[in-house]
Amino acid sequence: MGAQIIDGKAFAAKVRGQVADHVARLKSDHGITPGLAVVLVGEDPASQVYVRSKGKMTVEVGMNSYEHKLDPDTSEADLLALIAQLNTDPEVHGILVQLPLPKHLDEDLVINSIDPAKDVDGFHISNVGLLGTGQKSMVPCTPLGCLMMLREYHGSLSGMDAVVIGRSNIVGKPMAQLLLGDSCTVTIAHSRTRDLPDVVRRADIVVAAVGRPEMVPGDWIKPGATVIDVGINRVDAGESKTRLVGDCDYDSCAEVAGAITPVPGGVGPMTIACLLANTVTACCRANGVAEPEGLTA
Ligand SMILES: Nc1nc(=O)c2c([nH]1)NC[C@@H]1CN(c3ccc(C(=O)N[C@@H](CCC(=O)O)C(=O)O)cc3)C=[N+]21
Repeated sequence: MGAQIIDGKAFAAKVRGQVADHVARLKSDHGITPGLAVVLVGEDPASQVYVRSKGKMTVEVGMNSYEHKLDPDTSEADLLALIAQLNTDPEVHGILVQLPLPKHLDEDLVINSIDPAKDVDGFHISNVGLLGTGQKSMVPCTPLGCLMMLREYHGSLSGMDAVVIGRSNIVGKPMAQLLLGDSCTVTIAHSRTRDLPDVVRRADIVVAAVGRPEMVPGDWIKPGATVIDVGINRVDAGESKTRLVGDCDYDSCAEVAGAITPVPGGVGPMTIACLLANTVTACCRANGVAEPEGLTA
């Protein structure tokens, strides 16, 4: 077990502390309290847990939290009307619509109806385009959290070989953009990639974001490489219990890697910390206040 464990839980607590400092300053110097609205459609138990945890941490850092829980059969028109109202509400600086949405709702349409300046998930096409062209944008929380941990551990990422496994709009693609922005040589691998093990073996940085429990074994990892495990998979643990595992086989990867993020306690907590950071950033931009340093890409 040679790898250093990158403690996402501790790092996230530090980021939330920085966010809390900025929130306090916004209140005392400008009379502004950042506000985050979270919209949950339906009753998916996992989503309810995440939304509760986001609301709790939002309040802990001193921000206002607005939770909107809608029936699973909410019409698209009603959801769009709520978003339109949040878009114009001056107390709301960030809007997050929990994904996935029930199947009768058009996810792209809904996301693109959010004011890009309040799109703290960074999923709006306008933010995607800004990120892709290296312009100031709202950056998706999970990739931003991964980037922060990589920068903290390595300092500069310039010239490193990075392989991102997974090509989702939520993690894989924006992660690749951020790594490219930090001058990595970036490969995006996916289910059709030929010789995936060999592709991964070239990487100094491996970001696994496929959503398949423990699919990356240690013998795919170059000795000393840094492994960022984005997967959060709930698997059967016997005796009608479940446990969380990542996309990497932790024990075998930790034997070879130089550093690795655990699941739980790695990327997950950083995602929520970055959501709070994005909300402060959005609030500062909306009010012409200097935005916090080190909390954006
Ligand atoms: N619009 C939108 N934005 C999201 O950011 C978003 C979303 N929809 N839908 C669902 C996923 C999932 N997600 C997680 C965030 C934190 C943890 C987290 O903190 N996990 C803990 C463990 C939590 C547990 O024990 O279940 C950990 O990894 O240590 C997990 C999952 C954000 N998501």
